[in-house]
Amino acid sequence: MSVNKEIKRITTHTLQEMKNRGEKIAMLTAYDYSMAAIVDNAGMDVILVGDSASNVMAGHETTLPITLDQMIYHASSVVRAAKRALVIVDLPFGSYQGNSKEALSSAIRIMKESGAHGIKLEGGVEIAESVSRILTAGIPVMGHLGLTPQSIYKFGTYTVRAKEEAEAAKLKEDAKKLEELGCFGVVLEKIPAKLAKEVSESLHIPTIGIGAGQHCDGQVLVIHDMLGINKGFKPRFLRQYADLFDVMNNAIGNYVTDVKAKSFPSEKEEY
Ligand SMILES: Nc1nc(=O)c2c([nH]1)NC[C@@H]1CN(c3ccc(C(=O)N[C@@H](CCC(=O)O)C(=O)O)cc3)CN21
Ligand SMILES: CC(C)C(=O)C(=O)O
Ligand SMILES: [Mg+2]
Repeated sequence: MSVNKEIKRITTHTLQEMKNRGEKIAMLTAYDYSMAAIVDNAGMDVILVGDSASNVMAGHETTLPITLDQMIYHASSVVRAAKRALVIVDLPFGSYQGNSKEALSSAIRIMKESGAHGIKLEGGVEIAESVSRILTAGIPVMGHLGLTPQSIYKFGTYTVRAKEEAEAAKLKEDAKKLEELGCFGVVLEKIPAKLAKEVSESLHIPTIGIGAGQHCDGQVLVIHDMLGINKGFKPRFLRQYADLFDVMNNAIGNYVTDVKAKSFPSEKEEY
């Protein structure tokens, strides 16, 4: 590996400086050590240990089942691999909605037990008290607005959000509030590009988009989607950079064939 040990860690301040000078922020998910090592080595600014682990790691239909303990396991693995990237961890469903004290103790567990650099949670003004309390403890917080998958059963679909004026106005208020509270950034998921542009221009802190157009200050994707491992998932916002399902399927199929044909192992591969 060509990792330079002298390399400087990205911080939340680095992200703010990037926005100030108009440099886009690259963010991608990872959930385990080996994948995170590749992501970090490739020059990622931010690694998100997303609760999408519930989908792509555990095979659940939604992000709701994943637990705080499971998020900490994924996060600690990623932290051991990330030499340069800032590592942010999703607070999972049920670990912060109860009250601000519970939210703080969940955030503290993530910071203490995984070594991550900050947390992300879904919601706006409703969770202001929790955001504030976590920030008071010195933990960097990232917001997440628009399509918030932990509320999927409230909305019923994964369609684009804030198309109507009332919902757009609420999202702008929420974004302002998160900035005022002291969040270092906010994810905007599946909202019209025009709205994301307005929010990105009116906020001082960086916005990171997923399905929110090119005017966000950065972009985020789920790694299994962009590498083509998660084959069935092809929403319009996704750009697929590889076909790893096919690459891996071929390699594994060849191994099966070789074992059956008794061509593996060969004499060169035995003792
Ligand atoms: N693998 C994966 N990728 C993600 O981007 C992701 C997760 N999991 N889990 C948590 C959330 C859920 N996310 C989602 C889920 C669905 C769509 C989506 O566009 N789904 C449909 C369209 C649904 C509709 O329009 O009703 C699609 O086109 O596949 C987008 C983001 C984003 N996050
Ligand atoms: C899609 C991103 C923003 C996320 O929250 C996740 O991966 O869980
Ligand atoms: Mg998430």
